Amino acid sequence: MTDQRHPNRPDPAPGRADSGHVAEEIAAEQRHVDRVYARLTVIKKEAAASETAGYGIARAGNFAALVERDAMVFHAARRRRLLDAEHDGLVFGRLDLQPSANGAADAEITADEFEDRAGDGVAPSATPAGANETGALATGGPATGDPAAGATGTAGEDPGDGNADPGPGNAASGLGEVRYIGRIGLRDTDASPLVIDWRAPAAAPFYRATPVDPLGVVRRRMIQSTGERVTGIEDDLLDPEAAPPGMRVVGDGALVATLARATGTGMRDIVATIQREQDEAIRSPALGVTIVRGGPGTGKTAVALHRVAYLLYADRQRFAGGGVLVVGPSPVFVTYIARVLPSLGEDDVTLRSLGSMVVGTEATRHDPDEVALIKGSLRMSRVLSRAARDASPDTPDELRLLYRGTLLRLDARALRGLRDTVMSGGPKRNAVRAKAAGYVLDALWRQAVELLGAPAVQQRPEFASDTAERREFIGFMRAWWPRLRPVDVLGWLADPERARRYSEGLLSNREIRMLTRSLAGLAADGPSIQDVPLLDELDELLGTPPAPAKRRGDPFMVGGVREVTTHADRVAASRAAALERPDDYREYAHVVVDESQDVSPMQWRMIGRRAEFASWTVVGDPAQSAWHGDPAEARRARNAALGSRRRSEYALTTNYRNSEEIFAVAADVVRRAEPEIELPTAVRRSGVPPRHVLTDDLEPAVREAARDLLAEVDGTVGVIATQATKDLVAGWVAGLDPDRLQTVNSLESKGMEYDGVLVVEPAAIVAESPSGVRTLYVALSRATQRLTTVGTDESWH
Ligand SMILES: Nc1ncnc2c1ncn2[C@@H]1O[C@H](COP(=O)(O)OP(=O)(O)OP(=O)(O)O)[C@@H](O)[C@H]1O
Repeated sequence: MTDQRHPNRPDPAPGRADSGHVAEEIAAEQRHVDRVYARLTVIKKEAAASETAGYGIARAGNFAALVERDAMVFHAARRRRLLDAEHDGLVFGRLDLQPSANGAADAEITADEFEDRAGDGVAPSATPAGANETGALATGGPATGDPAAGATGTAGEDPGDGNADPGPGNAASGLGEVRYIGRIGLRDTDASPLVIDWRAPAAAPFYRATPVDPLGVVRRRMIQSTGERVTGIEDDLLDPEAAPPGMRVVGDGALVATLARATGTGMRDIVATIQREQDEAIRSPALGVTIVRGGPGTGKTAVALHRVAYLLYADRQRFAGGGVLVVGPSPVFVTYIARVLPSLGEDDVTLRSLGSMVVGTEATRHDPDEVALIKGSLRMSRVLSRAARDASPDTPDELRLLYRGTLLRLDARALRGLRDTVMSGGPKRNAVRAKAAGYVLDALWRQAVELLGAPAVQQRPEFASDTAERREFIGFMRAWWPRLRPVDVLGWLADPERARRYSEGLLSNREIRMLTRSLAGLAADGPSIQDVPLLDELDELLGTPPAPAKRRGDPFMVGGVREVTTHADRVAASRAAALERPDDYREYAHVVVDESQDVSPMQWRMIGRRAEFASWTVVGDPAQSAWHGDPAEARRARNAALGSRRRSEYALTTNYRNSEEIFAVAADVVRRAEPEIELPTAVRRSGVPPRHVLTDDLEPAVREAARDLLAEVDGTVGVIATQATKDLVAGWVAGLDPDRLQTVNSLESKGMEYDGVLVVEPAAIVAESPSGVRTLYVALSRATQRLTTVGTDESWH
């Protein structure tokens, strides 16, 4: 038996149900769930019918009818998408409130909330008119309890045997309102809520109530389902004194039961088991900066993603309109979290790894630690701004042009003077090409007048337009003021002479050498993750040359044949095209930064450029940091990005991922580096201690340990190696259940989770970088169930 402790859990209360009663309770909940699905089917049909009706209006033909039709089709289509989303476990919670808690203030929806949401297919409880337009989607107010639910016994008549819930607000029996909580809100035919959306204010007590502060909740029930079938229930009796006689309490540990389940290849949503401290961070004010800290496995990523879903619900116009950007450390991580938001019904969120923030780059390679430190430092912004102003390598040192038989000539000094004049005031170089050409034409004209006399020379405008079209002049401009791409200028730093010039007074000789050597491979290897913010910086400094207009495909061409379309189809298509954001979009309404402890100063600048008008959610854990540059500089860069926005800070304290045994190993390691560190508490004990294998021959030992882990766990297995040996180790375990096993390097393991983890040569992970101990701490805290280490050296332990 595992030791199961729930952070919000009271001591076992009287009234715990035996197995026969559990089956009755499940059957009662099943009846409510059946009603919900039946209602969902009806609403879906209505949604489809209203979409069809919308199309029908067009036949009336006049303009007002077309506008009405567009609006109707738009809303109906959105509602249908929402209803069609994945509805596994549609209803997952139930609250039994005290009679006095009926109509609690937070169950009411305000007029403003209605205004905000009505257009989004979510109707308020208090406004039946809203339900007409958008169907039966509920955000607040009491859920209609199934009068039959709990009819297995009669409260009061049959204490200890009956479920004490005869329905909502049954004052006669001394019972309070019942609210069902689910993934979406649904309303019954009489507009009373059948299920309340988890993000609605009325659902908040489901996450926030504790025995100390029950918020009017007597019993919180988690309903587990497979598809439409209720498979289990788990209760927390939060206010035993307020519990009516006969109220049943079932199960022991909804959260722990959930945590014990095997992990799939992607992260899953935690909507049914969000804990109070997490809920506070999720519902933190929409504006300003929300900072969430906590140790490994405390749910920081989960909180950040659920917060995105919450924000989209609370103010869809602002956040869906402006867009939400989620930045994670690696593509492996982005793939891992990609499913969470769609499972919450939100699929219009931009997820990016730090290596793919710049259009057209998909960097996955990390630079060696020392180089990463240089490239991440704010000093690079000054190095790059010098480079961005410099002449390109094959700049011509003179311009010769024959005009009416006379040679006009601008020498290197004259050209340098012109360049300095154009660049004074720090314009973006690519943006002032035309201006530079104008200065050259001016200088040539003045020279022509000087040499030939004014009467023999055309007027300035004619001279300029004729000369500008001459092949020699065009060729000269291409060489003297080329359109520069960021990658061209970054490549200049591979030249030691240039690198020295740009870095003077900023980087040491050793740093310059390392930088030069690293960038020598830029053309062949492509940019590293640490090069990406440098490219972004250069993009900003150079200005983007105007791109040729994108040809948009005709959305109505199918297999070369144009479909017959209606006015509404065309309006909908152009609306969708207008909503499509450009690749280099920078005006997000909300930006989430995960694993923020690893974001370098230059990366903060890159993210900040996309968040000028955004509110932020920043999550991280300083103890897991791989960034060990100047802390004052890192703080400065972060503060500059976040600006003066108001900050709200939250700390998460419970580790939901690791078993206690596994986390003890990780904790020991990090405590050696930071004896004073405050660590989270792991909530599960598995009874299985981690295994440490000492060997002389790594390869067979690694293969065998990986095979054992695959046999021991049902879900995923992560093999974590050093950055230098990842490919080698991946070769050792090649062919072992590729659907369940993934090999990553220590940096790629950030944010990841596996059921079984094999850490290969932990001592080498420690030795690989000055922050190696923290990186090993990360690697050792990735497993939910089994941890094995294999190494030739025990010194880390
Ligand atoms: N309230 C919860 N109910 C169920 N599972 C939870 C809850 N909170 C967190 N978890 C689970 O715990 C695991 C860790 O969560 P998450 O990855 O968000 O933690 P983290 O703080 O970002 O971790 P790290 O810093 O180690 O990357 C995930 O599997 C997540 O689903």
